[in-house]
Parts: sequence; structure tokens; C-alpha cells
Amino acid sequence: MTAALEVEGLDVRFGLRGRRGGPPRFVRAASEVDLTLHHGRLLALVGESGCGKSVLTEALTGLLPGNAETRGRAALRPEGLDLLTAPEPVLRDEVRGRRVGLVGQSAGTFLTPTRTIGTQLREAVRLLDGPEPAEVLAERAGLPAAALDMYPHELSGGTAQRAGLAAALAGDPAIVLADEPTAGLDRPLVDRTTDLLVDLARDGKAVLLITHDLRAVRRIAAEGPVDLAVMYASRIVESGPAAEVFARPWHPYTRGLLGALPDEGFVPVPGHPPELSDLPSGCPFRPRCGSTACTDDPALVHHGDRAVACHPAVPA
Ligand SMILES: Nc1ncnc2c1ncn2[C@@H]1O[C@H](COP(=O)(O)OP(=O)(O)OP(=O)(O)O)[C@@H](O)[C@H]1O
Repeated sequence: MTAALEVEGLDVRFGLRGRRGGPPRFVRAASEVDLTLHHGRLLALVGESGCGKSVLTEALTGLLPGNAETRGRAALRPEGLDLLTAPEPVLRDEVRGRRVGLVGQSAGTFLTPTRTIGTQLREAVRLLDGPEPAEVLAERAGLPAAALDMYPHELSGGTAQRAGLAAALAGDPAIVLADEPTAGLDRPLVDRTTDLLVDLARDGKAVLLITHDLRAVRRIAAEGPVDLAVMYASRIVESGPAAEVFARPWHPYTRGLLGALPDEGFVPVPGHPPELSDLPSGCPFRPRCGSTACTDDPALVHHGDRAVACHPAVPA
């Protein structure tokens, strides 16, 4: 497997306005995050709302707000350009759209309302020196040819999402970051969109899919080149080939998320995640975990192609 992007020890924290004279306060939105996107594979990043998933894509595209501070490294391969420290003109002119494509939630809302989809796609191709005409991009994104002559308000939610995906592919980026691309879509459209993302991975792209929808990930994991990373309270707590993690989840939080699926018992994970502005020391999952064998060391440790931040959880 060839790495397209290697993230090591990524910390993102946001400064909060504290009481005058009081200690500085921070939200820790990403803590010591290690993850690698590989050409030809899709990495699904899952976790409860507010655990830091979107902040990761913002950090990787230079789109964090002004009160953010980052540490660590996010090296674009092969040459190693660090996305965390690259100057904004480099990110704007060489990275966003050309090497890293971004598909957001409600991607269609990024389209200009007064111009047809075809006009906007052709312009994106021209500006990004894209190798494929708008018609081919539309086909790859599953967008019907007739949609090219339509205006954004004439598209259904699913078609608008595919138009956004086509636009993200205009510069033929090797990496595609999709942040909740299936939010608000019905089940057949969720399946269609996730299948398209798996197809992009099969074509050699490195795809990051951020989602709440574990059921959708389980479906594509059954046959696709799919890895899974589970995030909890700003940390990656488990990762590995998705089919293996679904078959044998190690971390109690991953087991809890799977147990909350409708056909797996529908039992929510008890309790609530901690405030990211007041993270406990040691394992952040401890208050919600039934284990009595804790070592209180939450570092993510690799075991072959899997990794887990819960040492008692690893089978002997
Ligand atoms: N500019 C900011 N200042 C302070 N805190 C912020 C800022 N932006 C985000 N956060 C906090 O960072 C944390 C992570 O946010 P993020 O949007 O990445 O969560 P998420 O896992 O993507 O959630 P969701 O699935 O609901 O989108 C949240 O607690 C959020 O409130």
C-alpha cells in the first residue's frame, strides 16, 4: 500500500476567552492523532458528534479558524509537504482542489445559484487544469447528463450532492476528504454515495469518509478496500481494516457503537463523552467503560495492521 497522506501526532486546540486574570482555557479538538490515507483505500472515520472529526479535515486543508493552534505533522506524499505548516498561497494554489478534494455536507450549497451545473463544472476544470471534461466528471460522480443544464435549485438533495462530488474531482486530486457527505440523504442515496466513494478508492484515490453512519460503513466494509478509525474525545481509539474491526472490535467504545446499531441490539453507549475543554487525565472513556482491568494509559498501540488505545482489550 502506498501512502498518500501521513498524519502523525496531530494536536488541534482552540483558545477560549477565559476570565480576566484567569488561566488560559482551551478546547482540545484533536489529540495525538495518527492516521494514514493510502492510495486505493477508503478510511472511514466515525465517532459521536463533537469528537473532533471535522476539525481534522479543516486542519488538513488549512481551513481552521484563527483561534486554532496545531502541533504534529501531516505529510503529503511523495514529497512530504507538511499541510499543517504550508503557507496559505501554497495550500490555495497547489493543494486544495488539485491534490486534496473536499466534499462537504450539503455539497450542493457550495454551488452558485445563478449558473448551471455544467458551466460551474467546466469553470472548475479550467481553473484547476483538470484532465477530464465536465461530462466525464459527471459520469464518475453518478450525476445524470441532464443535470449539467440545470441550476442548483432544480436538483434533488442527492443529485446536488453528486454535483458537489463532481466539482471536488475537477482537479483530479489524489486525495478526497468527504465530511458527512451522506447527511440528510435517504438510505438508497446513502448507499449510492458511499459506493461512489469506494469506486474512487478502487480507481487509486485515497479517500477519507467522515460519518456518523456506522451502518453505511459496515455495508461497504464487507467487500470494499475499507479501513476504519474510531475517534473518541479528540483521540483515535481504534483503527484497522474495517471488516476485521466489525468482526472483532477491541475497544469497548467501538463495541458500544456497534451495539447501538438497530440490528445489533440498539443499546446506546451509556453516559456522555467528556467536555473537550475539560478532558480527564488518563483514558477519556473510563467513566463509561465497565472494565476493571484499566492501565490508565490511553496511547494508541499498533498490533499488526490494527491499533487500539485500550491495552486490556487486546486478545492474548
Ligand atoms: N472555533 C472553535 N472554537 C472553539 N471550539 C471549537 C471551534 N471549532 C470547533 N470547536 C469544538 O471542537 C470540537 C470538535 O468539533 P468537530 O466539528 O470537529 O466535531 P465533529 O466530530 O465533526 O462533530 P459533528 O459530527 O457534530 O460534526 C467540538 O467540541 C467543537 O465545539
